Amino acid sequence: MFQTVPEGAPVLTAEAMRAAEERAIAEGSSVAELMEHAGTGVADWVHRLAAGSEVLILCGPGNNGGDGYVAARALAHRGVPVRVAALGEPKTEAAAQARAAWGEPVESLSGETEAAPVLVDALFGTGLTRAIDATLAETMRRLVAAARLSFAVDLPSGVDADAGNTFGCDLPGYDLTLALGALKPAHLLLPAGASSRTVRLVEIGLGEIDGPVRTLERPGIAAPRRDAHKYSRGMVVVISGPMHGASELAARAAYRAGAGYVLLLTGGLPNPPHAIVRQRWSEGALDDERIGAVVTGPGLGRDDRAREKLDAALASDRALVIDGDALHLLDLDMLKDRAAPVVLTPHAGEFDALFGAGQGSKIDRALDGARRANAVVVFKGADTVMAAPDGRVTVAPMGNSWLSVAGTGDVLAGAIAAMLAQSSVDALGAASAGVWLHGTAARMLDRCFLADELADALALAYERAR
Ligand SMILES: NC(=O)C1=CN([C@@H]2O[C@H](COP(=O)(O)OP(=O)(O)OC[C@H]3O[C@@H](n4cnc5c(N)ncnc54)[C@H](OP(=O)(O)O)[C@@H]3O)[C@@H](O)[C@H]2O)[C@@H](O)CC1
Ligand SMILES: Nc1ncnc2c1ncn2[C@@H]1O[C@H](COP(=O)(O)OP(=O)(O)O)[C@@H](O)[C@H]1O
Ligand SMILES: [K+]
Repeated sequence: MFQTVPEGAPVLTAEAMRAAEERAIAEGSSVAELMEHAGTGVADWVHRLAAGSEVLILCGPGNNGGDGYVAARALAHRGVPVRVAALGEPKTEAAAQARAAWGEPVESLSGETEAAPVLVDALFGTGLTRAIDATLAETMRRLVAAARLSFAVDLPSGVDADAGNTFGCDLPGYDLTLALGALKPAHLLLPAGASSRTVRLVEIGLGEIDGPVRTLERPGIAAPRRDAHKYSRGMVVVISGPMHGASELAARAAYRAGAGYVLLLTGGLPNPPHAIVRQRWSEGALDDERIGAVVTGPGLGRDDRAREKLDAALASDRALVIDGDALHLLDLDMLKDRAAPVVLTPHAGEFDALFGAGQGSKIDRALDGARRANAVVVFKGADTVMAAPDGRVTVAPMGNSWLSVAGTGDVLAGAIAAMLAQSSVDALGAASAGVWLHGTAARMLDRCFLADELADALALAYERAR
């Protein structure tokens, strides 16, 4: 199970959407005109996919409902059989106009509303600020489940557009969510994001949309240059600890993500693959000028020896990926004056331990963490969010759920280090490329796998990254 969303697309909060709407209006557009674009854009998708089946459109009281009335009119105009069921009268002028222009009967949405093979949910969008009524939620679930094909207009109804919460309500899963004008955080963040398996953008006439938060995109990494050698490909050092397997995974992943030389500082026995160069940890082990990036944390332990290794890594002037155990030993002040890039890769538990529980969406929290740490933060999970101290954020589409197995985080740390060591991109770019390779490798496997297999599959993902 994974998610498909537009790549490299801006992600806007409800407030930023309203600002974009106001700009468009100041430039001569109107809410009615934007709604016309939105509704006809929705109708285009429904018409294309509904193949003549009856369509039931659920319309709410706000402008999301207005979009629904416009879609109903556009579909009927094309000869598609349409029914509309509404939750009361429109409360906005634009929605009232859209309903009047529909001009056909409107059923009252209730527990008795008859299902149809195609369902369009235009109940609530970015304007929802509180939980929807439990009976209404039950009706929605019933109608979506009974439909062969279901669409959410702008957002699945019942979500907080910015935080991705569902106010405690269980949402149905939609076949297609049609984001109007721009993606919103709730399309991507759990739990709301889980109900939008595929998200497509519908242009509504807002003009150029920009912003610091974007979805992950193909990194565009190429095969080695003709004159490449092992050091120009990037040298990665992985610092091991008592749990050797974790650092072995990171080292293997670094090679499969394109590093030219991988050195594992380990006291473990020599293991295949023999390409991984093994040395014991020593003071000065990180002095080699050719080192492009250092990974520390996977299997490091949390004892004095682990602390000594972390201190040495922090004192070096090399780019760092800090994961796992090292995140528990890290003091954020240690990162304040560091010039070389740092990428922290916490899962939710490690994030809370490092930054505290905190307020706001996962995007807000990742950004706050990045600023406090003066480092790129990769806040992992099914909904991975990457943030840089300068305010840029990359949000990955919901990952393949087979990733929920031990060792996949170690693989990610190695992949990010390989990207950092190649040094053609900044730390956020390296983190994003690593997450892209990792997510793509999992999608390509799309079955139960071992983290070792995921590390090897990074090489297949690399092929697709050009
Ligand atoms: N931005 C743009 O450029 C464009 C945006 N467009 C569209 O507008 C949508 C946003 O529209 P919106 O602001 O009117 O809010 P919307 O999501 O319809 O819901 C608010 C309504 O629901 C009500 N309500 C709230 N909670 C409730 C509850 N729990 N249970 C019951 N009722 C509840 C609330 O009532 P109140 O809170 O006042 O009681 C209010 O009446 C956006 O998603 C997109 O589809 C396009 O048309 C054109 C361009
Ligand atoms: N349910 C899930 N769906 C998608 N990706 C997931 C899921 N659970 C975990 N992941 C991803 O798998 C990796 C797990 O990393 P982590 O928790 O550090 O595991 P470990 O420490 O065992 O290596 C992260 O990249 C995370 O984003
Ligand atoms: K909706």
